[in-house]
Amino acid sequence: MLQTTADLPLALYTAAQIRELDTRLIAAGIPGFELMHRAGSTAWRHLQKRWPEAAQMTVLAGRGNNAGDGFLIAALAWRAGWQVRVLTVGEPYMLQSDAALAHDDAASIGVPIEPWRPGAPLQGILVDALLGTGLSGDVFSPYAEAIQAINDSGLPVLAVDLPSGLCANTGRVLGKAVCADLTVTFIGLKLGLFTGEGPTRAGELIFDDLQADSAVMGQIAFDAVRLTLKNLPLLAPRSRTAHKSQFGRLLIIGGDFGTGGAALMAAQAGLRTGAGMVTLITRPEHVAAALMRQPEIMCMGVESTFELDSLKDSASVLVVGPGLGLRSWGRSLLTLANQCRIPQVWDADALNLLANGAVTLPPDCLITPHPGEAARLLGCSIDDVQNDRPGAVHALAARYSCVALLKGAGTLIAAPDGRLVLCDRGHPAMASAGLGDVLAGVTGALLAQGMAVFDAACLGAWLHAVAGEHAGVQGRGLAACDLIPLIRQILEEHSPCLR
Ligand SMILES: NC(=O)C1=CN([C@@H]2O[C@H](COP(=O)(O)OP(=O)(O)OC[C@H]3O[C@@H](n4cnc5c(N)ncnc54)[C@H](O)[C@@H]3O)[C@@H](O)[C@H]2O)[C@@H](O)CC1
Ligand SMILES: Nc1ncnc2c1ncn2[C@@H]1O[C@H](COP(=O)(O)OP(=O)(O)O)[C@@H](O)[C@H]1O
Ligand SMILES: [K+]
Repeated sequence: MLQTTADLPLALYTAAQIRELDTRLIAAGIPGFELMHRAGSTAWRHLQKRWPEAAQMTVLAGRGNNAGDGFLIAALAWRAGWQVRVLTVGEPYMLQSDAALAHDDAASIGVPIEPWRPGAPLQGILVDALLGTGLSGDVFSPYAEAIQAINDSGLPVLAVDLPSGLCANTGRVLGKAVCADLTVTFIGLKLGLFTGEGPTRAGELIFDDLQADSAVMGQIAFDAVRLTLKNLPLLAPRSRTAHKSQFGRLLIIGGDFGTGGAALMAAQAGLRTGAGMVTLITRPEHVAAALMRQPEIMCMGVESTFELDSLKDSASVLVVGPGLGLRSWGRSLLTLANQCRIPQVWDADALNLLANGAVTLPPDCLITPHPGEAARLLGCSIDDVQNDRPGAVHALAARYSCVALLKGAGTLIAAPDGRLVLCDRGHPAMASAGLGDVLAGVTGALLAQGMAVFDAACLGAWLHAVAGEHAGVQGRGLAACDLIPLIRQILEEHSPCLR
């Protein structure tokens, strides 16, 4: 079952911001050791809740404050009568300040503490207290081997603050990272738990602010914001005298030979998300099928851009790219789009042509690349994009002076002014062809109804992902069109047409 994250806070921090928060909280009067006790107690409480039958635990402790949390969890479990063992990775004499105090607390009540050795037996619930926000660079030996041993054990794993080896900023696996069943994270949410490999490595995510003072929290900038019902941009209700020309003329351009469905799905999604009028410009071969499927869409088959000049002038928003192809037909249509000075969504092959340098992007655009398209646009590899999705989406927004929406689990939306929003909704059943075309049509329709580009990207991503969760309940085999009626229903639920 997918976890719901509705109750989690909105702000997402980097490791450096969390360290700054720790420092300020301590300066404001909460001793670091007290914070560590709160962290240990909350992790222990959630561990018992998740595994109520368990009575045995092995703590793998590193040598920073993350290990300190681990020693305190071990002490709590020992006092509760559990069979407990702490295995230290790195030398315990290197422990400092609060972590050293925590070690001494556990040792003083008799908790067995011994060095981890390759092949050391692991038993019961594993508590991963190796590395937290202090990790820098790829995990080195013997931590890498200890992480591998945790992952190979097949035992249940609770990660303290972060799965060890996961980059708190990007969700990148730094060489090796723990695969946890439950992560209890403290003080502030780390962006890396929600993007890249974060959602896979963290398992169920629990957050505890350790009663941090909200005034102190307010002093620290955060890196990104999670999109939830609390901050979701919405459409205004319509007046009773509404008429279609108030809700935009959405023009969809795409559908070369063999990919006519992509443009049609974008057009259908645009219609069902409330655009006043939708026109589809596609290959003549696709017109009959489009009209059969959705007669409300004005469908024009064109061989060349020659006859389109007047049409482009009457459109208020343009979506270009779904199924556009890379041939001369698509290139000439994209050149036409490039000359329009209206808000535009560029997707799919429009982005591949943009990456080729065949065209430039007009102002006021939203681009919606998946990681492959993003890599082409940035001239890097897909791994580079996925290893630092926040960096990639910021780079796209800056390089193309546009709003950039980077698709894939943990969709990110960035603006050239540095804003960064994360949509953590969605479902793995959405990993199927055509879903992106639907998203392009949805965002186009929101723009057509007057939303600002950044807001349309946020609401579009959210509606699409939540619809994906609903459809995903039925499992694999999700067809992109399944999402369209759900998107309409979810939009109405949160943004009713009539007040
Ligand atoms: N007062 C505080 O600062 C609090 C900290 N807390 C815990 O403390 C953690 C942060 O503690 P620290 O800043 O001590 O950092 P960590 O405990 O994450 O780790 C730092 C240690 O890891 C080692 N290390 C760094 N990069 C490595 C690599 N690539 N491979 C192997 N070892 C590496 C370093 O030698 C350093 O000793 C948080 O994640 C959280 O669990 C909580 O107890 C709450 C309060
Ligand atoms: N595992 C997942 N979790 C959440 N969303 C996903 C997941 N896989 C795919 N998606 C979403 O599905 C859509 C797929 O779009 P895209 O890759 O462009 O497909 P296509 O090009 O075939 O239309 C994107 O919005 C993406 O964010
Ligand atoms: K950890």
